[in-house]
Amino acid sequence: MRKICTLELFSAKRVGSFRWIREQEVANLVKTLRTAAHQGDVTAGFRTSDLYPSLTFLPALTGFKDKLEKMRLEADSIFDAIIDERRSQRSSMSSSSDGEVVEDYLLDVLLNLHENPSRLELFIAGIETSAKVIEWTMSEMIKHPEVMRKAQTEVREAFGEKGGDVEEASLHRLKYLDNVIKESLRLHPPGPLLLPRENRESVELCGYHVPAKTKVFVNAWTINRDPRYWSEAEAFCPERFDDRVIDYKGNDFQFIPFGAGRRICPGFDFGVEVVKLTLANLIFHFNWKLPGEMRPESLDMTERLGASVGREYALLVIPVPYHEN
Ligand code: HEM
Repeated sequence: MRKICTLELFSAKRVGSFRWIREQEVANLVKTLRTAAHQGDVTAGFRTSDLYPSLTFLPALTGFKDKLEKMRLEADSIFDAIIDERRSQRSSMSSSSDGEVVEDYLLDVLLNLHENPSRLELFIAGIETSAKVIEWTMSEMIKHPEVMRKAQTEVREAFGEKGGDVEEASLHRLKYLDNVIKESLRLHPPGPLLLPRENRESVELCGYHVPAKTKVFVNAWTINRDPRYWSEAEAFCPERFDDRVIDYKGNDFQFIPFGAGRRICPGFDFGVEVVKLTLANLIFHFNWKLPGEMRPESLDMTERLGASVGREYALLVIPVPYHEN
């Protein structure tokens, strides 16, 4: 899977070629929210899990074994239906053309490599983590209205006060939003313990003897909040990245939301792109308010441990359209 991700799915060229699909999906999301907001349908709020249907059953991962098995079968049947549909589209396409291999979707790449594409791991690895990052970043911006205002000003200045589209090709102009996402990933890495490692040989590490073949967990959550490397480590302060050159590639061990080394997340470029495109659109097209008299500072940020770390309580917020259309 890792090799497929690195060589086939997430090369810069491939990620670029699927840009139109990401833009279309995010535009659909904005349209759905706008329609609901106009109809007054969203007073109950916004749940990231509503946008990514798989998330509604993923919390069952923390449940019992039979629950887990039921969930896997359910997920498989959803993915199987999608795969079957694409297979039959492909066969009718190739019978009407000269049998040329089509690669319009990520699924085509997997199908061209394998008759039975390994799917669930990739969807869990990519969708759940990205959705959690979006939810945490929205939560932090709502809890810190001055950060939300600054990020909105940036995106609205960059893409026009009158509305229109936030294009992925121009996302690099949003430096402050980059910092907001980094700060959110620092405090809320969806994979707090990374993937477990095993050392081949015994080593002495920081005064500890680690025998060979020990299962080692790296606590990225604690490292990302270590006061030796971060001043006011518990505070949400995107500005800390203003004059700090630090990326997602695991070169700076005090910031490892995507891990580091040979097992670093192979989808990090793609994940960050999706997160940034979605957030930029959400804050460009809408202002966001909390239900009732709830005040931003009282937004509960309790975490819930699961396959990845999400919010204990779903984020409920109301979108207020900013542009006419
Ligand atoms: C912003 C969202 C994401 C975050 C925060 C994230 C985080 C992580 C982390 C922490 C790891 C473990 C790395 C380590 O142990 O060193 C990982 C592994 C992995 N990620 Fe991501 N990820 C994200 C998005 C994605 C996407 C979009 C995909 C693909 C669609 C993906 C595919 C994978 C795979 C396949 C692995 C396992 C790699 C292996 O077994 O060596 N991730 N991710």
